[in-house]
Amino acid sequence: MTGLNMKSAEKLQVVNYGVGGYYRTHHDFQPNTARKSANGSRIATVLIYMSNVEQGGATVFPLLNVTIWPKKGTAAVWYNLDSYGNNNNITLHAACPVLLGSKWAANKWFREAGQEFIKPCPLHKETRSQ
Ligand SMILES: O=C(O)CCC(=O)C(=O)O
Ligand SMILES: [Fe+2]
Repeated sequence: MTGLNMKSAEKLQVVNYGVGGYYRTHHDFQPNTARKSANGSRIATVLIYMSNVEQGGATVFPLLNVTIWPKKGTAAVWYNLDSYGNNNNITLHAACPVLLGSKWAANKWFREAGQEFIKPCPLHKETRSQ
């Protein structure tokens, strides 16, 4: 799906939110103080929606003005780091409270290790691509 190396990825994390369940705004990348953690920081996130939600439960990116409504069998993919490995702060996101129903989702977090040749760091700023 992403073409990224899965060897360094974290185990799939399944989450369930009941009514009122939410996740405050956050970034998925590691704080700079913890960048030396195993396999580096979380380069990308794949968020798989495993259920529909009757009301509420959207994933929102307030700095991008993007709202994603959970739909069973769909997934959202985004890069938490830019091509240089810097934190991409605009990926700030949150899970809005579930108002009615239940939300099942699964997170796959890809780490930096092993992505060097798949997503190489550009040598010059001019050649930067995302
Ligand atoms: O469930 C969501 O919509 C977002 C979950 C999330 O951001 C996370 O688990 O890191
Ligand atoms: Fe997240």
